[in-house]
Amino acid sequence: MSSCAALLSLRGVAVATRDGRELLRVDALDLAAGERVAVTGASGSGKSMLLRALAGRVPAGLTLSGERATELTRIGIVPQRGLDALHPLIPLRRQLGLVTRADWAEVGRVLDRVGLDDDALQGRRPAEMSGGQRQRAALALAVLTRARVILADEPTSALDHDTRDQILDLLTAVVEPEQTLVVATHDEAVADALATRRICVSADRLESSDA
Ligand SMILES: Nc1ncnc2c1ncn2[C@@H]1O[C@H](COP(=O)(O)OP(=O)(O)OP(=O)(O)O)[C@@H](O)[C@H]1O
Repeated sequence: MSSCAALLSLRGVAVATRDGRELLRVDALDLAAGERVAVTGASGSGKSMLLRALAGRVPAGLTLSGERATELTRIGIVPQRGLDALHPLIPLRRQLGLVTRADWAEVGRVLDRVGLDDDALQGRRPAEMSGGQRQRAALALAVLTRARVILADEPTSALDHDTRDQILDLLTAVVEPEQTLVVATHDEAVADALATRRICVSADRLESSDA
């Protein structure tokens, strides 16, 4: 793929500790519009680091070097724990409106689409929601940002199989065809269900293939 068609490109990117230990190296990676990318690999291989490198932000104490090229100003992030994307104490519908500046009706529509269609639930604080409900809320937030790239880090890892399948269905239904979705997962069923392209992280390196 040529980099001029890419929404986001990484070239010679490394995530490392401050004392120089490399946790991830990406020689070249391009994301195009509408791709559905599954990032797989063993625990600790660097899947989350790859998502962080794509987002352009690494945790305190780590460094990100190399070239990250994109014109995007917003990237949607669905974290492993939904609560990491949300304020625990601000009622959900109000919070999503405040954060994304979407109007009340639009927030309501997206919450309906992710299955949080109950008025009482929409008025509840995320701290008082279940793990699956928080995941749905985090997905609604990512959708409402209208970001052209959505990064989801193990969005189904804490969920039982039924809820996992529901979140997967939601991801496929809610993400627009031209939006790019990158999902880190160690669950082959999730990768099979979603991906048009796979990236396997192994010993901090990437191997790519079409799904
Ligand atoms: N803040 C940090 N400081 C130092 N090393 C870290 C830090 N965060 C993660 N690591 C290390 O970086 C490597 C990659 O971690 P990463 O979280 O990307 O793995 P992962 O593939 O997402 O794992 P999992 O499937 O268990 O979530 C691991 O060896 C991990 O121990």
